[in-house]
Amino acid sequence: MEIPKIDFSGLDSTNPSTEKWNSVRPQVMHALSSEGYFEAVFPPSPPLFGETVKELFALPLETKKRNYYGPEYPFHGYIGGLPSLDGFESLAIRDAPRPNAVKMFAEQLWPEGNSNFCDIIDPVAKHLYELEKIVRRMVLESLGVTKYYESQNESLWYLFRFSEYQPPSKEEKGKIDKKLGYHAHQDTNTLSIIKQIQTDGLELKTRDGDWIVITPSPDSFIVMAGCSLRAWTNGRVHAPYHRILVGGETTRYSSILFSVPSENELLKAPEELVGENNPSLFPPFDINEFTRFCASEKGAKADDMLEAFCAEKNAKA
Ligand SMILES: O=C(O)CCC(=O)C(=O)O
Ligand SMILES: [Fe+2]
Repeated sequence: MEIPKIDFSGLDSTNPSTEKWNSVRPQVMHALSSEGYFEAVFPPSPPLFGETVKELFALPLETKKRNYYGPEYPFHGYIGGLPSLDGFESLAIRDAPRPNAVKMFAEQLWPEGNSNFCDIIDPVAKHLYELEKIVRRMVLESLGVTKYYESQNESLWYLFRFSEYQPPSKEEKGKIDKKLGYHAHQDTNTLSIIKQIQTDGLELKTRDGDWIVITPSPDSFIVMAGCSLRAWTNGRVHAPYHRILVGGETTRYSSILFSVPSENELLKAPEELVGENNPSLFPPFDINEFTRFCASEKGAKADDMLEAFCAEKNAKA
């Protein structure tokens, strides 16, 4: 099974009235409203990016653990050693597209700084940020609510995550074909832009319940909607389930840029997207409260995390 492939080359989020823009926009909206994902071709492919990400994970554990943003934010920095995901490790740069964020991350890991790392990672963070803005602007335009684009730009923040997933060990080889890198989930945030570095492993679930294995390609990224965009659009976009399964012998690396709603305001659909013919599907909610629900046992068991969360919220109200 194939996923839609959309060519973004040459597009610019600040120049949205070109012929190409107008032809790409309906493809984006169609893909996000039907299955919630697509492959975006958006060159140039970042040189040395993969090697640089791999080198991060070769650092000593104590060094990686310095990627920490405080006790309130355990999932913003280093993650590793999870009992149920023993082959998974991850590091993240908060606010990566903003000036100096990559530099500050580099200083967490290398006290003397690492300009080489910054020179490679910084342009990729900005490139993905640009793609996120193009996609989001197209969604808002398609729904007739472009007027919220600038204020959304101001309130969203970004997390740039790098992950490593081990293949099955020698002992596991006889028993399992593929090792679970990350269990099936929906993203809680707005949009996620994934770069699989050489090795596959990402699987996306269709609305019909089939899993599609996504093959990496140097010039392209996978764009996927999360539950926050689903809620903000009052259900016009779908937030797909996805998981990571790693077979073979090769360790898998990926990077993901997440756009995330501000924790300082309640998430709710704009009034234009709610009305007599479009009843409100989700009550206004706090993104941190939702994320905590998703991480809880109840949330993990839910067939649909956003619906389960909202049902619980409505029941309490
Ligand atoms: O590593 C990937 O390709 C995606 C991982 C993922 O789904 C996530 O971190 O939310
Ligand atoms: Fe995810």
